[in-house]
Amino acid sequence: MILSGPEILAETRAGRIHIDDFDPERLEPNSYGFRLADDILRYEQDVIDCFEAPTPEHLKMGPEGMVLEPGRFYLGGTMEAMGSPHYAATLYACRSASTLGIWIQFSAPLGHSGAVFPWTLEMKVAHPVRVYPGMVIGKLAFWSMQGDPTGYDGKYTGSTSAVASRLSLDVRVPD
Ligand SMILES: O=c1ccn([C@H]2C[C@H](O)[C@@H](COP(=O)(O)OP(=O)(O)OP(=O)(O)O)O2)c(=O)[nH]1
Repeated sequence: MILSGPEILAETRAGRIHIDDFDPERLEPNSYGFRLADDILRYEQDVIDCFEAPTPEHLKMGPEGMVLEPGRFYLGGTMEAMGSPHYAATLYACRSASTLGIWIQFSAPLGHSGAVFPWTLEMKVAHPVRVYPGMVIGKLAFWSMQGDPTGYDGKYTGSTSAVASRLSLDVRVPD
């Protein structure tokens, strides 16, 4: 079941959900509204090889923000470290950002129980859009699980900001 806003508040206060920093003002009926961090990553290679570590360009937004261009793919980050050992989580855009033509998530919305860190956003825009650090851009929902939780221990454990793909760390399937 999805947690209500009051339940997210109660579980955060009980230390069972981690949202840092946490502002009760950003609680929503079934989610918590997170903000865009100031770091943006952009792949510069003409061709990305899944089995080679990508070398993204790291951009830092100032208070004036940054214009995202259509036809480019960006990685953004959440200002907040978020997650829970006791709940799974799913990430969504805010309708208000989405209806401006800003997409922050395409195909990897699931957060495992035990994954607690700033989330990486898969960002594209429909037309040039200026985004700003600190703007509320998406929401995280928390879900109770059936069965015992197992802690996440994957390639992104310990992330402190937006992280480029680490697919190249996976064992390559033999020919
Ligand atoms: O859009 C997303 C989706 C998930 N996550 C976080 C939460 C999730 O628990 C973690 C790992 O995601 P996933 O398990 O999908 O990564 P993977 O590529 O399968 O790598 P690994 O098996 O090492 O986890 O990254 C994000 O930061 N952004």
